[in-house]
Amino acid sequence: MSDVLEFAGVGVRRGGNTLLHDIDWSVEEGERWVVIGPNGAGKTTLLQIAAARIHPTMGVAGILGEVLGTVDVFDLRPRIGLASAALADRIPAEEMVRDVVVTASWGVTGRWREEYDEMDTGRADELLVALGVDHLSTRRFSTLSEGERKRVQIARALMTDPELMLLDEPAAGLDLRGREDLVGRLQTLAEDIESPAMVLVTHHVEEIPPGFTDILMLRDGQVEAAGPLETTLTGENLSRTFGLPLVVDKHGNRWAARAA
Ligand SMILES: Nc1ncnc2c1ncn2[C@@H]1O[C@H](COP(=O)(O)OP(=O)(O)OP(=O)(O)O)[C@@H](O)[C@H]1O
Repeated sequence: MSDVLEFAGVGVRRGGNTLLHDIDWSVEEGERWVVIGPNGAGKTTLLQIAAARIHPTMGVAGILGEVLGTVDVFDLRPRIGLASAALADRIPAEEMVRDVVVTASWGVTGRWREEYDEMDTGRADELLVALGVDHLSTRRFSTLSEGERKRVQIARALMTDPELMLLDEPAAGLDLRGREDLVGRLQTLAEDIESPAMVLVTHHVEEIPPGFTDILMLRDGQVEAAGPLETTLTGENLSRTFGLPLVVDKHGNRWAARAA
């Protein structure tokens, strides 16, 4: 079994709809995957399985050496860092930025009566520095810009020193400066051999940070193509995935796509 993710024949059905069908996918330690596909392709559903938030209705999902369904998900979840809009929506508006990060060590959103020691608060402060948001640590989360929120969420996802980091559309809603700042920070993380395995969901090849290694292309709940970025992210594969003729270019270490 792969160290990080090993999906075999994974499928999800909800109310008569097939959200994912027959997904085979392996993620090894050190790999950084992009998951790309059009709206409704099943990307978030796939990430929810990888995050041990939902179970597949078919197939076997191996996560960090455990098989989903045979393991206590409350043991598994702290080993996985997740940054997603759904999780951000659960953060109370009044929550202080430092608490948004530190509460990840208990797997909760919204600080209440949990006890945090100096190691926890020290780590949260270090991560806020690393993501360039330490000057905001005593601000309320609701007062941050979208770009600042995304960086705080990434700091939170790293709080438990996870073995797998999942990022669901981290650049959504950012302006060009915010996107480029985030891509640079994710590049730094991706290129650090100490970083966990990473999976990043996006709609846009322009958002792929340098240092990412592989890509999974999803359409209608099925894998169109999967493999190393350099050989898999082709105009042909992207055209099939999005259902329109596209050309893909690489400028330096960044990707771009447009209609053919
Ligand atoms: N509980 C549910 N019951 C029925 N259909 C659902 C359910 N949850 C999601 N879906 C459908 O499953 C499909 C895949 O959803 P998912 O959110 O995984 O796609 P996505 O690729 O992340 O899309 P987007 O890019 O728009 O965020 C969508 O068509 C969605 O409407």
